Amino acid sequence: MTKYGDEIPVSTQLSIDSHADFLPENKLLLNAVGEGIYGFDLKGNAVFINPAAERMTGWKNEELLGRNIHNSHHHSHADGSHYPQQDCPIYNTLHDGIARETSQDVFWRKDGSSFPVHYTSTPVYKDGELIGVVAIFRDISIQKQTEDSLRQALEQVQALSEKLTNENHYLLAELADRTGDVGISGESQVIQQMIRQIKLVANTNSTVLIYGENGTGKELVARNLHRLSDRSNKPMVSVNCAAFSTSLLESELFGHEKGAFTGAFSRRKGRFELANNGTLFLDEVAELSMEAQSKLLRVIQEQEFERVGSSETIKVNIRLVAASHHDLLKRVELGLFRMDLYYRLNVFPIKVPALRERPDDIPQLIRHIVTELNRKLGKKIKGVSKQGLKNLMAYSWPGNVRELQNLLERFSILSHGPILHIPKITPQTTENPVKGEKTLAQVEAEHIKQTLQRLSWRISGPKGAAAVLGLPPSTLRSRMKKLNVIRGV
Ligand SMILES: Nc1ncnc2c1ncn2[C@@H]1O[C@H](COP(=O)(O)OP(=O)(O)OP(=O)(O)O)[C@@H](O)[C@H]1O
Repeated sequence: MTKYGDEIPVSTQLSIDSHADFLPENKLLLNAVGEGIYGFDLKGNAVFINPAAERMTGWKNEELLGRNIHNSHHHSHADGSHYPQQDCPIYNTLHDGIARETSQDVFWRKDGSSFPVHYTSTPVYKDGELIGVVAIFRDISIQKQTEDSLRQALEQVQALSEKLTNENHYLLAELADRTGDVGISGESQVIQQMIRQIKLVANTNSTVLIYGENGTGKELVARNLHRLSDRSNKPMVSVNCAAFSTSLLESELFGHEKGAFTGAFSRRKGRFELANNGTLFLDEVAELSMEAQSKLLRVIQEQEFERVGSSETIKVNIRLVAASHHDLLKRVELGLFRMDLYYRLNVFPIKVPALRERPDDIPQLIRHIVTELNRKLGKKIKGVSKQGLKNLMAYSWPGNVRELQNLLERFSILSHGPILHIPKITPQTTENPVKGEKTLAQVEAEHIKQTLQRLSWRISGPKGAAAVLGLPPSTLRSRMKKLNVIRGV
């Protein structure tokens, strides 16, 4: 839109022969159409008004003919502010002979009410000389109402979906609490030492950094830290830092104001605000860009931030728990992670041991996982055969507890009896429980892995595997997690 409305092609200019009364030949036709039509002379005075225009505006022909229509019922904008005639598209067509079109104005009825209009102002030429303008308009109240309700519905859906995502996570954790899923299985010294650390630090406000390989139970530890803290009746809000681009992550963490960027239809709270008085869990924290790291540092230091597109400072009270499967200190040495942020996060580090460091925990983990699986699959599996257990304990579990869960799930689905007979495991056999047959999940996992290997394990960006596979990076990451696709295995 230009200041005066969108200009439209010159070919739409009208050229007529009669002069003084410049539309008489078409009068019958113009009187019959549903659109309102005004004819203006060069002074901007009405010389023609059709019945549809009368019906829409309430102004009678005789009340407007020979008078300046802009002053009569186009004098103000929708918000009531004065609408200078020089800004009006019709006035400008009268002066430069260029056709225009707009849907941004309202016309005022005789009774003082207004309605949104779409109108074109078309110059009228006679013998190549501009003699007036024809304005054709229609009431677009219904169209605008539909647009408004669609926009409102979309905003509501977005707000609800955001709320549901948070509630869902919270409820799942609650449910997990009730079903005992947050219980950390393991009697090994390393796990018992870790549980002691959790209990010690849970009820403080100290920031905790959880580190360990993928699938070891870092999120489980975070949930327990929250559950055992005096913030447990407030939300624990999780953010997977690897799932968002830098710009999206910023609005995800800090929220945004309506119109802060394209697609920001409404004001939205960020995760920091949603986690107020509760716990914010930053998973995969090593994936934060340097820019995001600086912003995070400020929030940790000052517990305050601004929404994207706002200058208002928001204060929050949050307990921060971060997790990473990377060695963060190594990333600091490589210049990929800010040292000051590292020290801010590493206030109380908790290491979650890899499963191969604690094979003695495998029997207890199997009992725990089989109970969960029986509930999930409606089965009555009692356990694993003696030889099966030996085989499980002899394996190195690069995908840790998650890999054990996945393997037990596959064998439970395939098993017809109450005891799972699990053969000797190699990285291949974990994925291949039925000889010669590949499940859909296996084929998917292989394809994802091959693509990642080909692209040097780059996930996001135009040259990343997500783009090649046609998936959002967050979806690819969750598929990798689910299918236990791990680098270097
Ligand atoms: N000690 C444990 N006892 C019972 N279940 C466990 C234990 N450790 C992990 N799990 C289960 O293993 C699965 C993976 O754990 P979780 O998602 O917490 O791992 P993670 O380290 O956060 O993984 P990633 O780094 O890939 O995000 C979960 O279903 C979790 O409940």
